[in-house]
Amino acid sequence: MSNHALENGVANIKKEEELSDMRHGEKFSFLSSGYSFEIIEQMSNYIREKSQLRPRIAVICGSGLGSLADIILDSTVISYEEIPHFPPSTVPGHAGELVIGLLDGIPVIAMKGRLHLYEGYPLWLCSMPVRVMKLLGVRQIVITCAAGGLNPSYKTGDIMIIKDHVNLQGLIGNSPLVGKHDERFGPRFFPMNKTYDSHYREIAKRIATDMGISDSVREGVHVMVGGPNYETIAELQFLRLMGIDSVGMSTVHEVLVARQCSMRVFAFCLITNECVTEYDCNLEANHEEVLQTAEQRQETLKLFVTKIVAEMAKPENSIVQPIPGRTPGRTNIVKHQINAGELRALRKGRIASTKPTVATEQEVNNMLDLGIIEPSSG
Ligand SMILES: O=P(O)(O)O[C@H]1O[C@H](CO)[C@@H](O)[C@H]1O
Ligand SMILES: Nc1nc2[nH]cnc2c(=O)[nH]1
Repeated sequence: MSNHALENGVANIKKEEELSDMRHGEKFSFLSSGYSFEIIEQMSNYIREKSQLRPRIAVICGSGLGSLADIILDSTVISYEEIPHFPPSTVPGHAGELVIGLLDGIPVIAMKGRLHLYEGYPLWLCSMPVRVMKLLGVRQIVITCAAGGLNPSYKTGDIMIIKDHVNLQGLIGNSPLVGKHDERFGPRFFPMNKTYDSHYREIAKRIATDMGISDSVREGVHVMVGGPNYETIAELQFLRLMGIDSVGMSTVHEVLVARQCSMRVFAFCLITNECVTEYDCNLEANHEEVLQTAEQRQETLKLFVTKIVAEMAKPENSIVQPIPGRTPGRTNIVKHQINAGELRALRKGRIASTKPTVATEQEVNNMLDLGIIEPSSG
């Protein structure tokens, strides 16, 4: 199947837009506004029917890091191409499969391969799987990528925990979030200063120490460029001046969408190559080296990710706070308190909720995340 799913999805959006009451910004926007909530819901419903598991934790596997998904047991594997509206993955080292199963006993959903801007997909489409996973019940996400090490102290094979990013695309107006806004995906205006969960970063550093790999674990600032070419020396010198430690062609758009819908984010890069910043150096970046480094480090990374997921799954580490910024007055659901017993009952299945709505488990989780309803200890 070529781009059938993509064309189909875009056709659906156009139809919806034609039918909708178009406002000025939507009618004349040259930027796409992405799949509607209903299309994302269709996709998540398709996936939900394939597996009984309801993971709260997702893992996105970067270039050559698909083997992280190979340790998921009792898995259901769904090819991207079979999911309605899901585009195919076209890059070597990205299998293009969703894997739902148990990672050391913990339910997870993994993307074995991601979608990139340089494949010709707009950023909203590249990050669309994050919204699908949100509707599936994911609340915590581990995002991994291959990246060039720009910090001169970094070595090939290092793991860089991302503590912050520079959204180069977004700074010039190319964000997955531009276009028509739907509050059900989260607020339009939201803060980014607590994006890379400090608690998870501390956990990861402790795990690195326990594993005896802390010498090769760094913490730094990541940038996403458009690709697919690697950078010139002048570009890398410019990025270094901006305080960048690692350079890649992904991750940032997924992180944005994950934060918008209140997921807790842990992200790291595998430094697959050292960025060349001197004109008299003969080294040249290439994708084979990227995949080779990923293969060499796969066993360490499998253990690292397994241990992180185990920690993230602990009740004390899985509490999710709604991201601030919900647009006031955009919902007519009255905010009210529900007690712990009601909350447990609501989460068990498709049952009638307390006043004033009737809600499914999924809706309850969304409402909790958005701060529309509140759990109480009573
Ligand atoms: O970010 P991921 O997909 O891990 O891979 C990185 O490595 C590839 C280039 O070698 C690009 O896809 C770049 O983004
Ligand atoms: N942009 C970019 N992406 C990468 N992915 C892996 N290595 C690199 C790199 O050096 N630059």
